[in-house]
Formats: sequence, structure tokens, C-alpha cells
Amino acid sequence: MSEIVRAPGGTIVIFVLGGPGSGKGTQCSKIVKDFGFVHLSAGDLLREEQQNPNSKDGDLIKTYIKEGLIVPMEITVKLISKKMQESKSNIFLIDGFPRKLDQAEFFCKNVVEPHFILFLDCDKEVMKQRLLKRGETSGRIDDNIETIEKRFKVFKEESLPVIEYFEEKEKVHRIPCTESPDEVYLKIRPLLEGLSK
Ligand SMILES: Nc1ncnc2c1ncn2[C@@H]1O[C@H](COP(=O)(O)OP(=O)(O)OP(=O)(O)O)[C@@H](O)[C@H]1O
Ligand SMILES: O=c1ccn([C@@H]2O[C@H](COP(=O)(O)O)[C@@H](O)[C@H]2O)c(=O)[nH]1
Ligand SMILES: [Mg+2]
Repeated sequence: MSEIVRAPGGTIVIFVLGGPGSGKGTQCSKIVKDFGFVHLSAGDLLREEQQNPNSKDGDLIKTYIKEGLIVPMEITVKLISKKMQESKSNIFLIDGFPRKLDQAEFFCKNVVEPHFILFLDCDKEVMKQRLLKRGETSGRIDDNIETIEKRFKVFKEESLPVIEYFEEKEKVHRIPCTESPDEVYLKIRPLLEGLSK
């Protein structure tokens, strides 16, 4: 992957991980407001790429998202890395990536080690209800019950091992997140404040 460039020293990356609908995007918006991180949602970057008529990967991305599958790492890492290189900032929240163990290992080795991981730990039924409600207005092709079930299965089988990998490195902050967005954020905020001390 020739376009992948190691992040300069001093770069701070926090991975925001959790099941589908756990509230990653919601919490990232709050963090951005208070702490000025650049928010890179891997899912948003893939949806943007999918809609780019000049992209050679558009059809593939659409199929993977519709099936709740994980898009090949080459595509996602390139999109994230490009945004990081283009940014004047050096503090990034990476939301919804890495989704698979090989992605985590690759990113740590070739781009940057994350400072820590925020793992939004949410009950499956709660996530399902959130996604179904969001699906009433989101227009997302994966906010329907068939794809939601597939996304849960992929999360359990492929993404939870990523949490375990970082737990072994003692980098995971597990945040229960069934309460309201503001209450969840109260548990996250001190972790970010701790960074600037
Ligand atoms: N703590 C919360 N309590 C109730 N609803 C919430 C909470 N957090 C987020 N939501 C709502 O749940 C839905 C999913 O939230 P959000 O988009 O932040 O999740 P996500 O983890 O980014 O999901 P995805 O993995 O699908 O991108 C949204 O409609 C959001 O408004
Ligand atoms: O690193 C990633 C992130 C996302 N995907 C695909 O996009 C959808 C939606 O992601 P959200 O984080 O829920 O917005 C996800 O189900 C995957 O199909 C990916 O492949 N790799
Ligand atoms: Mg999201």
C-alpha cells in the first residue's frame, strides 16, 4: 500500500469502537466539541467513497455495506491515512476502525499506535432498537433488520477480537452506554481531560 504514510511523532489517535448503534458517532461529536479532535468515521469515509462516481471501489463498497461485511483493509486504511495526511491537526478520533485483527495490527505497525481505545459496551437489544429507529430517517442501506443482524454477527466474530487484542495491551476503556448520551459522555470526558494534563 504505497499511499500509507506513518503518522508524524506527537500524533494522538484514539479508536472509538463498539457494536453497531452503540453510539460511537454521537459520542465523537461531543468529544470534538469539547476537545477539538478531528473525527474520522471509517463508515462515513466509505459511504463518501461509495458515492464518488470516479471511485473504482464504489460498487464493491456498496455490496459490502449492504451485507454488513468488512470492506477489504486496503481501501479503508487508504481513506483514513489520506485524511490524516491532509489534516493540519495531530489529534484524531478514529470511529469504527479497526474492525478486524489484521487491520489493527497493520495500522499499529504502519501508521500509528493508538493512545487508547474507547469501547462503547452496549446491550444488543438496545443497539437493535436504536438502529431500527435511526433507520426510519437515516437512508442508510444497512439500517434494516436483515443487515443489522448480519452486522451484529460480524461484530461478534470479527471485531470483538480487536478489543481483546488491545485489552492485552491495557489500552481499553470500557464504557457502558445504555444510558442517555449525556450520561455516557460524563464517563468519557474525564479520560480526555486526562490527556492534556
Ligand atoms: N446513549 C444513547 N441513548 C439513546 N440513543 C442513542 C444513544 N447514543 C446514540 N443514540 C442514538 O442511536 C443511534 C445510533 O447512534 P450512533 O449513530 O451514534 O451509533 P454508531 O455506533 O455510530 O452506529 P453505527 O455503528 O451504525 O455507525 C442514533 O440514532 C443516535 O441518536
Ligand atoms: O472500518 C470499517 C468501517 C466500516 N465498514 C463498513 O461500513 C459499514 C458501516 O460502518 P459504521 O461504522 O456502522 O458506519 C460496516 O457495517 C461495514 O460494512 C468497514 O467495512 N470497515
Ligand atoms: Mg456511526
